[in-house]
This record gives sequence, C-alpha cells and structure tokens, in this order.
Amino acid sequence: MVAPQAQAEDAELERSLRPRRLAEFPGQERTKRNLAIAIAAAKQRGEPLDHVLLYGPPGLGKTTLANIIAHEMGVSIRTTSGPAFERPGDLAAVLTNLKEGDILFVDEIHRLSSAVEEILYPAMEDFALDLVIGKGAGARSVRLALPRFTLIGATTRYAMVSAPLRDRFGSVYRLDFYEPETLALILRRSAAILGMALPDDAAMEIARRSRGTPRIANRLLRRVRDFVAVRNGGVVTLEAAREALAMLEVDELGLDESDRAVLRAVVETFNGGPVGLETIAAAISEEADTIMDVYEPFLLKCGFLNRTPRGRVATEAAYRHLGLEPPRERPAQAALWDGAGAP
Ligand SMILES: Nc1ncnc2c1ncn2[C@@H]1O[C@H](COP(=O)(O)OP(=O)(O)OP(=O)(O)O)[C@@H](O)[C@H]1O
Repeated sequence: MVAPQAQAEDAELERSLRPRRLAEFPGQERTKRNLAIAIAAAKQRGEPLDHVLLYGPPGLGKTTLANIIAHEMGVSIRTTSGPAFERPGDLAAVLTNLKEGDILFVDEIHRLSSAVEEILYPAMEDFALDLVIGKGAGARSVRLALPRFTLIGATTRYAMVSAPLRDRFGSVYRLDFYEPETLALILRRSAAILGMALPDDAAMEIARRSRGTPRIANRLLRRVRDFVAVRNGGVVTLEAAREALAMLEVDELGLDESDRAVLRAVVETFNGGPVGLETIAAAISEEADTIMDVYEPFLLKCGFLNRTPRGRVATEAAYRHLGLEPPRERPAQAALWDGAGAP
C-alpha cells in the first residue's frame, strides 16, 4: 500500500494530478529555486538548459520535475529509461531523432550499460555522435553533429551513477522526503482536482502517514475516498480517514507491513544487528534492491535504522516502535557512517 514505486492503478491518476509548472509544485524549495534561475538564464540566452541529474527515493517527483522543466522551457520531452537501451545503437537512434532544444528524460539512468554510456559522453559534452565504420584495420571513426538537447537523468541510486557520467551534468539535485505540511498542501490540491471535500485535519492525518512521499499521499487519498464512499456517505472526516488508514494497516508514521517486516527482521531475527542487507533480504524473502531503494531510506529518515560498516543496526526507537523494550547492551555504534554515497 505504501510502496513508493508507481503501480498500474496510479498511472492515469498520476497524469491528472501532476503539477505542470514550478509554481504549482509544492516542496523541494532549494531545487526549485535553483532550477527557476537556470531555466530563466537559459531562456534569456536562447540556449538549451544544461544537463540535469535528479536523484532521491521513488515517488518524490523526479518525473514530474522533468516534465515541468520541459513545460517551462517550452520544449518537447522524450521519456525513456536506462534499461530500455540494450545496445549503443538504440541510444544513437533516439539522439538523432531529437530536435534542437528538446529534453531527453532518462529514468533509472544508473542502469545504462557502459557501452551505451560511452555514446552519451560526447553527446552530452559536444552534441556529437561518434560512429565507428568498418572493422579491424580499415575501421574509422566519423563524427555526426546532434541537435543541442538537454539530458535530464533520474536515479534512486546516486552512488551507482558512474563518475564520468555524473561529471557531465551541469547541475545535480537531491530530492528530499516532504514534510507533512507540504504533503497536506499536495493532498488538498489533489482533492480539489478529484472534486472531493477534504477537511484540513483529515489532510494532515493522511499526510503524516504518507512516508514523506507525494505518490503515497495521493494513493492513500484515493483509498480514503473509496472508504468514505462506502461507509460514510462520501463525506471525509478525520475519524473516517483514521479508520480507512487503520484498515490498510498503515501505522501513525506511515510504515506498513513490509517496513515493519524489515525492522522486525533486524530486531528479532538478528538481535538488533549489525546485519547485512542481503541477509535481511533473504530473511523476509524480499529483493535486496527493493529494501535499499524503498524501505531503508525512510527507516533511516525515521531514525529506526543506522548504517554501520558492518551492516544495519536497529535503534532504540525501532524497538519502541515495535512495542519492544530495547536491550540494555547495545551493539557498538561508534563507527556510524551514513554510507549513502551521496554528496
Ligand atoms: N511536489 C509535488 N507536488 C504535487 N504532486 C507531486 C509532487 N511530487 C510528486 N507528485 C506526485 O506524485 C506522483 C509521483 O511523482 P513522480 O512520478 O514524479 O515521482 P518520481 O520521483 O519520478 O518516481 P519514480 O522514481 O518512481 O519514477 C505523481 O502523481 C506526482 O503528481
């Protein structure tokens, strides 16, 4: 329920709820301020915007921001993702089809293969495509000019974007989890678009339980709407919102059964850690990547987990959240590090 990745049922609604302009996009103030200046300057010079890298956990608005940038610049956007490029030729075909000023949005850019990345370097730096014609001794390289375009890359794994690729982005922005007040604003806007009356206290209640993530906030709003349609004559109240969220087993911090399973594994199965990610993944039959991208960032933010050189360690707050008494002897946490690999 609170998985921040997009789900099939989200797609259509997400399109209708996506803000189209920077001014309609609440939150991420630092990123917005910098982007607004970069966009205005590029427009003034009549040049394409410098390449932009956006990173952060899923559902925080990377795709939305890419579309907003295109809209604000008044250019077209071509959306694709890292794994879609199997061979260098796939990327070359997309690049040669761009028009001057267009935006190429590559989601999951950390998943580009190195052969495909090689094509991207001269494309980003010199707007050129280097083609090798022929084989062996007779092979020669030909340079084709490309239209000047803007690459917007998005990733949930900044540390997995290779250094040469990272260096070619003119600006890099990290998206942070949203504060409940900002999510409440987003919810009120979504409710208005959906033609729903949403009292402030109910908006705050849903916001607090949305794991700091707009995608989850919008999804919970939809569930509350369904719930009140059946149980409360279509009227949203704080009580009804609470009841709906309790039925979904989303707790007061927004943690769902899967988050709690990760915490319980560290606390109960591995005595509070330190324990490696792969081991936690095996214990709860979940992909290590999913834990790293989806569950762990929020558990770190809540202060329930710490990353140490020897693995993940549960904090006292994690024990308390699970209704358990923290042990007296805690594992040595002197060598804490944040390990996220982010600047
Ligand atoms: N600041 C915001 N204001 C309003 N809605 C937002 C905001 N950020 C995200 N959303 C909404 O949340 C949903 C998910 O956003 P988006 O697809 O941009 O996230 P993402 O970071 O690209 O996720 P992913 O990494 O999974 O692709 C969309 O419906 C979007 O409208």
